[in-house]
Amino acid sequence: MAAALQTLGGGIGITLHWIAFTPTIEQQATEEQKKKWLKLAQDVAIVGAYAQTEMGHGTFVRGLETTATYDPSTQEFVINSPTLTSTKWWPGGLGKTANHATVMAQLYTRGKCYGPHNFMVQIRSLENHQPCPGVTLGDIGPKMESNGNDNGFARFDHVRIPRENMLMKFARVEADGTYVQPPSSKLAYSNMVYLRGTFVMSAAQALASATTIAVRYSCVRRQSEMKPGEPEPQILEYQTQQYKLFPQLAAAYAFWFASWFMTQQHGSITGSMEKGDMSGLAELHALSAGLKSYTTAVTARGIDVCRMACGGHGYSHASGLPALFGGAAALCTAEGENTVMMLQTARYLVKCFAQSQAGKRLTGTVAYLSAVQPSPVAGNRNMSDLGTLVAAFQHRAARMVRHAAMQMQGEMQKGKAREDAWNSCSVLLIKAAEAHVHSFVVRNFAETVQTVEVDESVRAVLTSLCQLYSLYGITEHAGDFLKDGYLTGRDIDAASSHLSAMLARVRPDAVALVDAFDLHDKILRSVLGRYDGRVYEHLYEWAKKSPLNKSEVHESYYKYLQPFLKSNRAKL
Ligand SMILES: CCCCC/C=C\C/C=C\C/C=C\C/C=C\C/C=C/C(=O)SCCNC(=O)CCNC(=O)[C@H](O)C(C)(C)COP(=O)(O)OP(=O)(O)OC[C@H]1O[C@@H](n2cnc3c(N)ncnc32)[C@H](O)[C@@H]1OP(=O)(O)O
Ligand SMILES: Cc1cc2nc3c(=O)[nH]c(=O)nc-3n(C[C@H](O)[C@H](O)[C@H](O)COP(=O)(O)OP(=O)(O)OC[C@H]3O[C@@H](n4cnc5c(N)ncnc54)[C@H](O)[C@@H]3O)c2cc1C
Repeated sequence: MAAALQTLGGGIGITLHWIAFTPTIEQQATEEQKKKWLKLAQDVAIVGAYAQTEMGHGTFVRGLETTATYDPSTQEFVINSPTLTSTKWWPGGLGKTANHATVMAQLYTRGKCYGPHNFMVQIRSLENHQPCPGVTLGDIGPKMESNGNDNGFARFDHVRIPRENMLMKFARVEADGTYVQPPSSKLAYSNMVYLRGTFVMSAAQALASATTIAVRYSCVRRQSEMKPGEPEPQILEYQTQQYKLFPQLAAAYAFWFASWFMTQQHGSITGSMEKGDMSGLAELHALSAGLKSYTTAVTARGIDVCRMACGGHGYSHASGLPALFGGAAALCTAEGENTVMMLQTARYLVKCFAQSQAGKRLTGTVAYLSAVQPSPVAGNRNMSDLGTLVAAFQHRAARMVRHAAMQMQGEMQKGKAREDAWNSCSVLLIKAAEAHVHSFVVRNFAETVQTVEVDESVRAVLTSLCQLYSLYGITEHAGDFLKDGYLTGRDIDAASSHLSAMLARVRPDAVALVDAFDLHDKILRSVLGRYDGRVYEHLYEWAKKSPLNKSEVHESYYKYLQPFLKSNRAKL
């Protein structure tokens, strides 16, 4: 993934060719269509963009305005941008790099609209890279980060494409214009589910990068006096520095393991779907949407914690942390804005809760919802036992899902329409969904450290990291656990003191734990996080290369400062 994020140089980028365009062909094209386009894409004989989002719509896919109208007389689709807001806007590579795009458009045939479907459209000449007739292209301008990627815009003025350019693995339009229904209308969204799943690994890698940089730098940086007269300590000796960095380090491992589960689930469920069994699709969508939302949000916040923990040098681009933050911030919006994605997970949880209330035994990642007892059993819990910690997170999530669902039922009993009841409970629903995903991440972390094939000494360190991650979550969200008495104040105090012990326990292994991510300096692109630790010499070399240092006296002196100084001195 990191390699795919490397751009080919300023101003162009083929990230989306690899992570969105090519997978869309793999997942949505027929075997015939794959023969025509897949190898071209895999060999980069064509370069593609995934053109779905428009200036006026990103989240609400059913609201997209681009149209694909079937003309049976020529057996072609006519792709058109009817309004300014229908302009495709944001797709990576669309501005200057791609010569093809999968375009998501409202399909019309025989005067009826069948909703959003994907169409293969050539947008630039393969001879001279000029836009094809009827296609207007451009870059959307500078962004917060990743300005090496030409996120672009595209407008289509009645561009004609052959019928065979509709990606027809699931839905089809026959030559006479007959529409053939897919097994599920949401299969057109399958590429988004796949990409959200890969974002979990992107988040893990980003947080692994940030913690590698910050932990290594915190061993190089010495500052202040812990005891009068003693040498300045490594800043990683301060408990506050450990409290900032080690929960992020633990989260990086937790998300890395969660991405393993996500990849395995995606493979197995899509494998079943290939055989016509769609039963896993809803769980896959809910899990990928929730994990994407949760891991990218925690990662973006965590990278900024790492940046701040590195002081002024963390704020310099020499650290690599501002760029990482900008990239991770993009992951919170791209591929489904986080709030909307977490609401999709909440929608699934409410549905599962109702099924459980009706006596259905739940399975998969929501099985705990029917197994967890509503009545809290207060008492002195062993807050260092992973089973106890997992059970606490599951109880919290089950309680919050139940509370949100019952609130919604109450609103509807007062006469509110379901949609209004949903909206008036959506903050509760989001928090419940976040608690659900958090409990999944904790459970998966615990199960992984207990089963992964490693040396027992490594298992001991990973177990401490899992305890640290869980205890940090409990102390940060203590109110959720105290609310129904499931945990007592004494339990929370025990969790806090055990967390402090875990910080000290992880300290000796901190550098080994980040080295284990095996992120080469060329990937980290950070003077502070260099493997050899030679920060200061390279910081000086890095600064000297700043464009401002090309001349001793910058031209701006002669243009602005000199006359300004002169006129001020003349007034003295
Ligand atoms: C290594 C370090 C990396 C660090 C980062 C460094 C650099 C990166 C920097 C820059 C790069 C950043 C990003 C680049 C990567 C990717 C580029 C981004 C690409 C894109 O953004 S592509 C466009 C993405 N757009 C979206 O995701 C749109 C989101 N909206 C939707 O998916 C849908 O509109 C919706 C929100 C799900 C609603 O759909 P709708 O049809 O209205 O359905 P509902 O009415 O809400 O529900 C009906 C029903 O359907 C079920 N459902 C919905 N979606 C799915 C699905 N996908 N699969 C299965 N089922 C689905 C839903 O659950 C409901 O079911 P019910 O049973 O409850 O009825
Ligand atoms: C770096 C980057 C790369 C991208 N690459 C691509 C790409 O390659 N291809 C592509 O097609 N798109 C791409 N996108 C676009 C991306 O998919 C959209 O930005 C994203 O889907 C969000 O849609 P939007 O921007 O229209 O925001 P909106 O949907 O307008 O959301 C704005 C706000 O409204 C809130 N909101 C919207 N709907 C609801 C709701 N139902 N309930 C509660 N709150 C709601 C959201 O939570 C959000 O806070 C990219 C975006 C970025 C930032």
